[in-house]
Amino acid sequence: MPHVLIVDDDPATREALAAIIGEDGLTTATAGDLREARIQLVRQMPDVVFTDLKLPDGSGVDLFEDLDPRSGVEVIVITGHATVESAVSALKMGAADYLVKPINMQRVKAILSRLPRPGDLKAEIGTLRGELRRMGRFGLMLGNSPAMQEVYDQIGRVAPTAASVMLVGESGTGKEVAAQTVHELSLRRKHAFLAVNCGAISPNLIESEMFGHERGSFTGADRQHKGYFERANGGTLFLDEITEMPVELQVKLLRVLETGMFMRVGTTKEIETDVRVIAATNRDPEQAVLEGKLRLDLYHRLNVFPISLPPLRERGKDVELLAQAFLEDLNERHSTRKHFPPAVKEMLMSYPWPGNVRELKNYVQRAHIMSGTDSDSTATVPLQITLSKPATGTAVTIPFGTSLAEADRQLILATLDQCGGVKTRAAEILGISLKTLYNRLVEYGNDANRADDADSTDESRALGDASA
Ligand SMILES: Nc1ncnc2c1ncn2[C@@H]1O[C@H](COP(=O)(O)OP(=O)(O)OP(=O)(O)O)[C@@H](O)[C@H]1O
Repeated sequence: MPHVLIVDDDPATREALAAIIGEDGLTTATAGDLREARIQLVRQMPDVVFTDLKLPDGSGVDLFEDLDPRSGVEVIVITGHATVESAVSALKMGAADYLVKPINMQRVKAILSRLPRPGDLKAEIGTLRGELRRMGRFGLMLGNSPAMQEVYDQIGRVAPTAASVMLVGESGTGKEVAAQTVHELSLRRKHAFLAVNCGAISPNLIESEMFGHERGSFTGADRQHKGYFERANGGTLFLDEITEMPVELQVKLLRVLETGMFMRVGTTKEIETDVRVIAATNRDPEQAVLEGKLRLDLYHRLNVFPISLPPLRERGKDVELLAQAFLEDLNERHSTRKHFPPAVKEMLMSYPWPGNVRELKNYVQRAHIMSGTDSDSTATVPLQITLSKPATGTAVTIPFGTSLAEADRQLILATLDQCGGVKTRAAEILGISLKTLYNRLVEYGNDANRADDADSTDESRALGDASA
């Protein structure tokens, strides 16, 4: 039976917490200060500690010193509104979550329902480490170079906690797979993992996409819409390209992260949500703060646990391992038995991979397709791909009734065609950044692949630069 220790100098808070935790069938002990708490720790080591940060004889975080980090005891800190900053630093020190006073009992219930059964996730992370040694993969992520081992180590540490994560890395380095891995190794994995590309949503729609809207709240809002924060309740929200989110909206995002409350567009009714946010960017976030693209307070709140994804060119032999895995996957799907000729292997290792893992994956796919059906070896497709796409027509006709998103899509793809697939030129004509164009193409799925076929090394490099 899990045992919970409640430490708070306010008897009413202690009683209320003990009552709600008791309802869940857990045993409780209470303490009014650090001294009493330490006595309770000796009497019975709890599975969870709820502790106020401000205690008469010190800070709740002082209790970390009395807990063995390997024991798996979860600490939830309780704080007043004004001291959210200290709750964030408690998260950095290893607290699993925090509650803001007045305590919302629904949130206590949500925390209790997510508590690990003894050793569950830790055992699983241990198994993944074993798999990494044998097969060079960590869950969804392939590669066992020292640079990636460091990433897995950080993921393994942060995944079971409630901390926000900030993923930084060039385009195509695997930020989304890393976010998914964090989700899969967290207690939220039975709930949704939703990925949102902030750079791919039009600035006019992003607020309603995030928080939802009520019917009639703006022209075109013909029915109620649930936003990402509502749909991801209990789960994880991956906010890619966070620096592309309009700054006004970043204020609202910060508020949700601090209070767990938000409002749909067109209402004043607060809705509660319990979502873990993982943000990502391919820019230098501190530079983005200096440029005014990312609010400093939001950056601090998101950057509780930063993880940096190394570019593929710093992963040594992982290039070969990844290429091989992508080829095996294609072989399995198409019932082929292709392998890389030595010339391709050599080329793969000497190329700088500006587009990182995504570019490598696309390359393997091209080499597989180009080799035809008869050969057992992949084609030696050169890595410098030249562009030559004939232009088609000079106008786009968009009928009434077309949604804004679909009109965007048609215009973007037509412009790209018109530019013979040259993304830098298309982005210039459309008046958007190369990165945004690229994000849209990824969102459009097959069309993106078609466009990628026409990609040039220079463009990929420009993209790398844009992301730097
Ligand atoms: N370590 C990895 N193992 C296997 N596949 C990977 C790995 N890293 C990336 N990929 C694959 O590479 C592609 C790009 O990865 P992903 O979308 O996660 O990158 P990203 O950094 O989020 O890109 P962007 O910055 O453009 O959003 C995906 O198809 C993903 O499955």
